[in-house]
Amino acid sequence: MKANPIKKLRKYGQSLWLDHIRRALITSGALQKLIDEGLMGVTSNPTIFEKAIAGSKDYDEQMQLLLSEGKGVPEILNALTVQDIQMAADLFRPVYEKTKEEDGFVSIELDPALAHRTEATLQAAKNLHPLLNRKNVMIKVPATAEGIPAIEALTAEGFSINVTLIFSVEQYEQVARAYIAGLKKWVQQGRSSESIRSVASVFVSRLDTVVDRLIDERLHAAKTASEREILRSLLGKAGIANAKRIYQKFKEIFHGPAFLDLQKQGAAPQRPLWASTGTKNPNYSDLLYVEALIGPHTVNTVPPATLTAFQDHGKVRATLEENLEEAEAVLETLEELGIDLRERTRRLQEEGVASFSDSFQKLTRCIAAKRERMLGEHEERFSASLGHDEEAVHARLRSLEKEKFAERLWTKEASLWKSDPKIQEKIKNRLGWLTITEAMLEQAADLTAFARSIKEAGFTRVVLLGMGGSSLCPEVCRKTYGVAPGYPDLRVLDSTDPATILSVERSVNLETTLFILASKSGTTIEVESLYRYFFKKLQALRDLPGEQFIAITDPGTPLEKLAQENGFRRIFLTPRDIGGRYSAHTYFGLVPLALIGVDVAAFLDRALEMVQASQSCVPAEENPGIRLGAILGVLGREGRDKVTLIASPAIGSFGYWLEQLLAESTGKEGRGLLPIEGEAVGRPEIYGEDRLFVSLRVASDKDDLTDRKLRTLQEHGHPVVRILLRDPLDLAGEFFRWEVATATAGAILGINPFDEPNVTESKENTQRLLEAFRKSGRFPSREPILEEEGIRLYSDSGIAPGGFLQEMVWKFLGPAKGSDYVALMAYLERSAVHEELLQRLRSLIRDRTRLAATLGYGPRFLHSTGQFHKGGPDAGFFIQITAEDQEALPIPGEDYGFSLLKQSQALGDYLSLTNRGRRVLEIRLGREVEADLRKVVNRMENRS
Ligand SMILES: O=P(O)(O)OC[C@H]1O[C@](O)(CO)[C@@H](O)[C@@H]1O
Ligand SMILES: O=C[C@H](O)[C@H](O)COP(=O)(O)O
Repeated sequence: MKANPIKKLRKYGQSLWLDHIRRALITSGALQKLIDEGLMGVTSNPTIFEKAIAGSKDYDEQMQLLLSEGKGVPEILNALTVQDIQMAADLFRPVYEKTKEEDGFVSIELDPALAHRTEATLQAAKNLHPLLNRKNVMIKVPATAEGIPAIEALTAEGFSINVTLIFSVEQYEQVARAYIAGLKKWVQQGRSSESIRSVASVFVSRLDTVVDRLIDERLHAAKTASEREILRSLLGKAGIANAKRIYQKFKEIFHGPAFLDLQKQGAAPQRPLWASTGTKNPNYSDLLYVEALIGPHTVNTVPPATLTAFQDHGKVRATLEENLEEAEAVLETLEELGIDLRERTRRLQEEGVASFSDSFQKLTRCIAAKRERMLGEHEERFSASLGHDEEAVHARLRSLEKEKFAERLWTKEASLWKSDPKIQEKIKNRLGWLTITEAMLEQAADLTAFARSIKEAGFTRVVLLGMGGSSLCPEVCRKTYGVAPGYPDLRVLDSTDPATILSVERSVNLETTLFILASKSGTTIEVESLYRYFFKKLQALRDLPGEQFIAITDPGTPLEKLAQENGFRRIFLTPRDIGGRYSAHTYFGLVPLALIGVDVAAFLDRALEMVQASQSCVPAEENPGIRLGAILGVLGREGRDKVTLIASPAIGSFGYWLEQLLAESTGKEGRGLLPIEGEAVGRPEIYGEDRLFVSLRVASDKDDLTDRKLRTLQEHGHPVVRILLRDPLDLAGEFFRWEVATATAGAILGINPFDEPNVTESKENTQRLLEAFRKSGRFPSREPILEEEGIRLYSDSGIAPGGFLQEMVWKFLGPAKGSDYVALMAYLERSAVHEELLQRLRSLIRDRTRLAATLGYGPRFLHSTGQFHKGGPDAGFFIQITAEDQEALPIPGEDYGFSLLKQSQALGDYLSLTNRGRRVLEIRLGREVEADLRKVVNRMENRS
């Protein structure tokens, strides 16, 4: 059996506490299970409660009761939090007793608004204590100038205090002295000090966040390689070095004469508690602030993700007093570099108070809003009418509950999807998205500052060069949130189509445009080619063109190297264990979001509500993503595999992102869910039995007509899921809900939702074609099956010859049946006119054949639905629409241009599909693209 690292910690004199609380954690038995595994206590803070209460339904029942008793917001807030603390304290009571009152504590923080008021703090603590009515509870008081006397006074009255928000050795020393002074007063009254306990919460990771930012600034300005090397060696070191210094001070005080008398009388030292020990920089080890701080008489309080990681791969060794000289050297070097730690830690404390205060106010507002909602009429946030599949979905949810799906998802058990250990290893390395949101919140201030600096530097436009998961979330966010006043506008360029590239180029002023190169792999051909094109343009305009580029990529990719070598303005490195389509809450989504002036912290806060609502302690039936995933998976298996998204106007583009997530994640091994996005809602008769409708509506987007249509579909036996968003910011949470849902549906379908095995086929074909072109100067020749007024049709799918263009197309679609689908794949500019014509064609096909029809633009869709086309069920009829480009547009450093690249991509995909025996028809338009497309559509509609 695997050794239990939590229990091992105890042998080294350290207690592990959990920095988290919520009702379901207690009622589900999850907390008890952790106690059985060696957990020794719990800490809470206003942010934790805010997430628990705002982001879950855990408290709804108690709230209803309190409302029926006529309680107001402050009373409700008090009642909910006090009950959580009491329930948790009762679970920890045996630990408290077993450890002779040393451990088994649950901490609760006072209202942060009191942080600078000594008397009010005293009063609040005295009021709260009897309400809590438990011995093993600690009240948290901040180590502010006004908090210190309160700590002394409260200790002098026999209270057990958790001193919070300590950042520096100076603050720590004052806290320790206040505790001792308080204890002395207590003892002088003839009382026994044995039952008083205290911990001093030293915030570790937050110091790194601030110091790393300052180091980054210096790195940017550094002139020499050796300067850079010194600076890099300091990254991620300050927090631990500072904690080690504080620990030495602890020993000096509590093992020295100052405490000796009290100790003789049985008083307990105030243990340092390492707080803020969740890793904030996703590129650092997930156990950085646990494994390096192990030593006697200490506590470490960790958030759930860190606890899970520690249970999984935690290594225990006495580390707290290792390399002390090195730690001192780090702190001294920082000072020498002008990083004033005293000043920084003072500010950190102020910011800490402010941010807890902010959470407290949000919590109050959230309770007020919930109260309003409960008292008034309200629409349900999620509902599903599933007809005769209803019971099957519930049965699946019951079995997911029994199999502990949620718990295993959060502990990243790859066996949920595949049994092959090699695949499991890969899956395990693809689940970082589950826990990234909270860590990114820590980067919000930095992103906001960066965005401000870009705005102030005079940039008027941002052009993002990226494909699929590296570009779709930013595109959705730009369309949903617009651009804040004064911030640069964002365009996403995810095409090799020369007309599209030129239209973007012409719409911006190159001199004031910032380019983002976004690529997880750092090897994507479209991104690289576009970079070369624009870099060359800028080289002609200015010195140091790299100043107009930033990169978002994984550590160690060719793109990181390129960015370093070419002096990019900034490089954002993202964690390796998050695949592109699951990266909305990483830098891939957040950097562009910040640049257009969206409040990143507010966005992540909303996302965190959904993360909270999806935790493992929430039953499957109520777990938003799991519930949706069960519907998708069960109905998909029943043949309702066309997930038809109906998004209200305010969030109309969400489907761009969702399309990739669902199609690329599930479309493999001959199975999958096909998202149908951007399709107008039709009458029930035009749909086959293969549809599941999902309506996503923002509350303010009232639309009676669509509502009526949905109801009619429902009455005709079509399953309909309805999701209501309070406002567009809720989209932040939807990204997460759908990620969990996709992972859940993937498990039900028995596929690995985190790879894209068939995408490479088309990429390889493209490379082969480009190679052949290099050698022979042309592509393999093909004979059209029809040529009509400059429009040519190609197919290898055995369409009987004869007839006009439209007849050939209908003949091609002739064999389609039941749950087949048609994919229109247009390698054209995504202009309004083309879109209108292609949508007409799409509707026509659907209405005539009752088949689901999708529309994608090449090469964009290759990084999205392209996986489903090749890896999903053999049910597709593929219509490629290509055209002769007006311009070739060179790619610097290559002997082919964009036009040729695009043609190779289209032909490469054509060959991948035909090689798999899938049915493909290419309609090649001439140079008059718009006129030719119109001609095709009119012919199909029998208009001419
Ligand atoms: O971020 P990258 O590595 O450039 O990849 C872009 C997209 O291409 C794909 O790998 C498919 O080709 C997607 O999964 C991904 O989102
Ligand atoms: O008591 C501990 C604090 O609430 C907590 O560790 C703060 O951590 P954070 O920096 O992750 O918010």
